[in-house]
Amino acid sequence: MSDRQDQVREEQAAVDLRYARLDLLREQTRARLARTRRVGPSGSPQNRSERDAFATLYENRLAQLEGVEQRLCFGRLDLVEGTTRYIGRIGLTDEDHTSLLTDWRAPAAQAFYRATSAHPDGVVRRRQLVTRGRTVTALEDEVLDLDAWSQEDGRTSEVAGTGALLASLAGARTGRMGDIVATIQAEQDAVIRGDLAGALVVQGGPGTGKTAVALHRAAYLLYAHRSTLERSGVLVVGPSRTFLRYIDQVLPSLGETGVVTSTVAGLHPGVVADGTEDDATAEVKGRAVMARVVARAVRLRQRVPDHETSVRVDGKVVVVRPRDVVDARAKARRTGRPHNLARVVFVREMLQRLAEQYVQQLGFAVPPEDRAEVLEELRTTREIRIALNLAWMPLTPQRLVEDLLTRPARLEAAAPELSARDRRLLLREPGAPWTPADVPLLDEAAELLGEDDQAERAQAAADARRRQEELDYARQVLRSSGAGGGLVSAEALAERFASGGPVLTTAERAASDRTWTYGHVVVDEAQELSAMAWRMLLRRCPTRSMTIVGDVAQTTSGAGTRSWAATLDPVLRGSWRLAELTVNYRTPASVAEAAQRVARAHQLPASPLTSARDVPDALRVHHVAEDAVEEAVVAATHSSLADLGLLDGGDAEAGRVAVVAADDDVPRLARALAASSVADHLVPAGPSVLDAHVAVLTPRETKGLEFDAVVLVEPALVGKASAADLYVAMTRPTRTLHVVTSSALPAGMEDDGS
Ligand SMILES: Nc1ncnc2c1ncn2[C@@H]1O[C@H](COP(=O)(O)OP(=O)(O)OP(=O)(O)O)[C@@H](O)[C@H]1O
Repeated sequence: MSDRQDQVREEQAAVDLRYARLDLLREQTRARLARTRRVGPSGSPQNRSERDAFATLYENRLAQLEGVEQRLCFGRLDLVEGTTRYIGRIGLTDEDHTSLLTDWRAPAAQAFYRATSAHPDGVVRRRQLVTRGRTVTALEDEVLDLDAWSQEDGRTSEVAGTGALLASLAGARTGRMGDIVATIQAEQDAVIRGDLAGALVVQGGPGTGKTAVALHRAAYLLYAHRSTLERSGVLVVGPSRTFLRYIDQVLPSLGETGVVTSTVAGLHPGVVADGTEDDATAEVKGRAVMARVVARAVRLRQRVPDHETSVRVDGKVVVVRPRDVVDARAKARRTGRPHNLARVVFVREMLQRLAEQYVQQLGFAVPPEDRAEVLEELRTTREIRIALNLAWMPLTPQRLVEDLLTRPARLEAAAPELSARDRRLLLREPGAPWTPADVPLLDEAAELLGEDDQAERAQAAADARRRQEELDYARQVLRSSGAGGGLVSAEALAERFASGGPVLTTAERAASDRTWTYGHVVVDEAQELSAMAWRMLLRRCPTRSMTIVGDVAQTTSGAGTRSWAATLDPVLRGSWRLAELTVNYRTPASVAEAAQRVARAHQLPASPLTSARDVPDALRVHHVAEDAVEEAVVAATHSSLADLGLLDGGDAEAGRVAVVAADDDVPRLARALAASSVADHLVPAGPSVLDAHVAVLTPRETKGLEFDAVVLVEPALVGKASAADLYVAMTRPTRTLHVVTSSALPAGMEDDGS
């Protein structure tokens, strides 16, 4: 038997041992969960909530243990001192607490990603274990310290290391992003393990792993700062619901299930923003000046009447005078409280003044205890209520923004700094559905209006007292049960013990609370965010602990950014740091180079990019007559499916093709494909377009996604609408870019003659 086979066998035994431990832990957790559930709905409220808390704890632990099945153990370090260390998705120890597997996020695993021959960091050999299911199929060795290696072991070994990376890059796509935990590269690792504090901006060209890095960083931060982040939660913001589906398996595969993912539009609970609007309108709504416009709209709802209103109450006449409204309004505004809360002060002040008028007409002094009665009488008089409401109306955010955007006079008064054209763009039909760009306006309004939360505040004080008691109790429980396992803190357990109400996880509570502030926020495709969207996000992250990833050359929204400094300096006051990723892992070099040429020709601020690999014949240009475009698109799609081995039988899960065309062409092409030989491949096998082998998409819908092959239709038309759209579309394929064109190619995208 060869030396290599011996080594594979040795590693198989090591991997088997770790899976056996995983199986045992799963079994034990399942048994504990079943025991906890069997207790049934009896006992005191304290007992019940304790049982629910443990059930949640075991459910989370089980989800974690089940999420890490694939490539549980993927690496091994041989260290100078003669010991070995296995690296994997989670940490495992045996019964005696001896380490079996080091969590990839632990400091002891860092050398696996960072050590180089120049800086071996105590590592003699780094080994990648390539596995399929639970079977070790190959080993990839990198000897980092040749001196130490030859002294210690005379065996020969293949010095490789990039094989596992290249194999993972070449694999067919499934419509879901995978993790990169086994092959994180050094420049990516530095970003992933960067400090929690402050805002870290990661700029990088297409395919440099920004999304992957951002998600691995979320998992890393949860591991390294669990006690902080477990209670406050981590939020991941992505550009669309399709994108969120695309990434939804990455964090669970890294053993993290409690992260909230959302679009910006989804962050305002209770608002469904499924309306659409053109880019020009969204651009105006996203401008920073809209914060002033909304603030002015609120102030304009605190109005001084232009005449007096006399009201008869019990035979006396009280007068709502403009002068009193001016004084009461000034007093209410001086509190600095939001509109609906300051209104309480306004109303109280006005009622006092009206009571004064009333009492004076009685002709005798009213004792203080009777004065309350007078105030109540006045407060409940309909005409007075109407007069006070007209002066200071309680408002919901929806009402304020709806009024602002449907009434030209109100808009003109609130937005004098906008041009007549911009104001026209903002106007909408009454009752029209909310759009994504409306949501930051609603959120701004909610902030300025506030809610009348007196009852809630009293409840919060009572809750705080009770929580302290529960916290003490939870500490005792953790001490006596040893159940924490690093996954849950006493504080988190206490939260779950809190009686009254279902047992909600941090993620569930955070997602349903507009005013929740997260411990860390990850923003992907951040270049698309408008100034108003940034304000909304920053309200949810007062600590400014953020990971912001994006590419200013891919900005397609009119409200987005072309310069991080221009966008972030005003909102983060200069306190952010920049990291750059420079290696493209997605697109074959020849396609990436064509995309870079196009970007330069269109003056996009494209980052320098080196490609990790090339694929022969990756860029294929098809010049056709205008009336032959559809046929050529079908043929290119057909050939892509054939290349992926999806035509015969065609039931393989993996393999994704996108047909990308200008917005107006998409319906026509979808029809042509539906009537062609590839029709069966257009039908999604699941709830998302990503579940079909072939998807027909606009360039914007492909944002952040990737496909094995892309059929790009009429690039000149795509580029005319937006050069960034063209750049995005060109950089989506992992293998082949078919370009179907009936006119001259856009500048930079030279025909390679094929
Ligand atoms: N270290 C790595 N090992 C294996 N695959 C990697 C690695 N880094 C990135 N990739 C892969 O490269 C592809 C592109 O990554 P990702 O989508 O994160 O890039 P991006 O920078 O966000 O791209 P874009 O800006 O175009 O959206 C993904 O398939 C990802 O899994």
